[in-house]
Amino acid sequence: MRLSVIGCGYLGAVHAAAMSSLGHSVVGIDVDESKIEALGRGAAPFFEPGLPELLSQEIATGRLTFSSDIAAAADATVHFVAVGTPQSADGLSADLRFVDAAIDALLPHLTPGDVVVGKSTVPVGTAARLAEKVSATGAVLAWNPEFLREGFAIQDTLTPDRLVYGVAPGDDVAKAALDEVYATPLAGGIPLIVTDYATAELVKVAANAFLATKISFINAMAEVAEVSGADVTSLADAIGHDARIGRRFLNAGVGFGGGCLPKDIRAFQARATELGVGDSVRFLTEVDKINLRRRDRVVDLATELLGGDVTGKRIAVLGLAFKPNSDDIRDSPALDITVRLHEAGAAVVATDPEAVANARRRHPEVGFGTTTEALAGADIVILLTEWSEYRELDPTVVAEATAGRIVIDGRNTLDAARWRAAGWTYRGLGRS
Ligand SMILES: NC(=O)C1=CN([C@@H]2O[C@H](COP(=O)(O)OP(=O)(O)OC[C@H]3O[C@@H](n4cnc5c(N)ncnc54)[C@H](O)[C@@H]3O)[C@@H](O)[C@H]2O)C=CC1
Ligand SMILES: O=C(O)[C@H]1O[C@H](OP(=O)(O)OP(=O)(O)OC[C@H]2O[C@@H](n3ccc(=O)[nH]c3=O)[C@H](O)[C@@H]2O)[C@H](O)[C@@H](O)[C@@H]1O
Repeated sequence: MRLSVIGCGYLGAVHAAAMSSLGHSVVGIDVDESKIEALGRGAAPFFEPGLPELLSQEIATGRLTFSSDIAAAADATVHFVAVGTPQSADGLSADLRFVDAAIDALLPHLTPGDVVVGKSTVPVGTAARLAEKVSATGAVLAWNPEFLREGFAIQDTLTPDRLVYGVAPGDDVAKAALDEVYATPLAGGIPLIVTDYATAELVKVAANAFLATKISFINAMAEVAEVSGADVTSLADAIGHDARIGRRFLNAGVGFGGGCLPKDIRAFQARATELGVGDSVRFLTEVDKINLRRRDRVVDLATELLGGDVTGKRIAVLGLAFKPNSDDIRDSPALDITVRLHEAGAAVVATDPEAVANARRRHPEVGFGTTTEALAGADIVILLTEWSEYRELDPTVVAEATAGRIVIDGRNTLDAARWRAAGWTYRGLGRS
């Protein structure tokens, strides 16, 4: 099939390459010419394991091309819209300007029978509104939300836990087209849910809201554990053995960040409020607050462990990305804490295997360096992103580089007993 993917940011670039690897002919389109130039020569504009290799492989087959001209979509029959839906200036609602602009630009290039497939995460009701514009051209609209995780994006796209199609009542054109697009994963037994627009839109935000709630639940337990001498990690293991609860997404620490969970729970509340059911998701305000309080906790703990004042203290920060295997610093708890420690007067040197360049662009005022530079002479070490290389650090070797022997494990990922045995004051979050 001939596909276009409009918006080649994180989601779109991965989707374009993955769809090409399924044998489709794909043109990726973006208004950002530098992104298109990079993608066109097989360079991913962000860090995602396996993506440069997949891009190069697919470009070499001739199936995958990139363009900054929306007219390149004209040859395709299925058009995925994967542009950003960032948080608006109000700090809550989703900004749909890019979705509207992409659809408006695409309309003149649609022909009857084409299928436009929304992949961006949007407030419920958006698809029904856009369907009117699209159907005026004789094309049809479907909504096919995406559940991929950064760091596992290719595997999640090719073998998702489930596929969801939101289609117009009685429309089997879009379903048939999507069945053909996803023929390979469907043949592999991936569950498929075909539903209406509103349900498809809500499935996506409900899934992210649930994941965010799970993380904030365990972080709330961490707060209680901290004042009662309990250990949240053992607690998570114990409740996680109950299959109804499950251990995944129960890692307490500095909380969730990234380009999606935080903005999606806020946009969900904004939309629910517009629909008159704000109270139904009011708990998400608390989920957000618990999450942000974890960042305060690290700043407070560092201050306490450094004798009540961080001014002039050398702080080694390990990790800047919002999670490992990513260079994404969007709403990163690690970067937020780093900046706050810097603003409080600490001499911070922060490091990350992949995210230093992005962090430095955003906050040139903060000190960044290699792991060796970060650790040299540090009074305290604060781990904020659980990259495996940090987990594997030898506390005895680290102690030779640092001035102090205090470590805050913001992700509860280090072997506490090993660090303590090497003479360190070890503090996790929610652990005594
Ligand atoms: N990043 C992720 O892991 C996931 C993201 N999503 C959703 O997918 C959507 C996109 O997210 P990201 O890829 O992270 O955003 P992003 O910000 O990385 O990429 C968006 C891209 O859209 C382009 N764009 C904006 N207006 C355009 C237009 N009129 N025509 C063509 N291109 C245009 C931008 O230049 C940018 O490259 C969001 O709604 C997000 O919530 C959903 C699941 C996973
Ligand atoms: O809509 C999206 O964009 C995506 O958002 C998340 O994916 P992602 O943001 O890539 O990252 P996650 O693995 O979900 O982690 C999110 C944040 O939660 C934190 N987290 C995760 C798990 C946990 O137990 N504890 C915890 O603090 C991570 O460190 C990270 O900051 C969802 O997991 C995806 O299903 C979804 O498609």
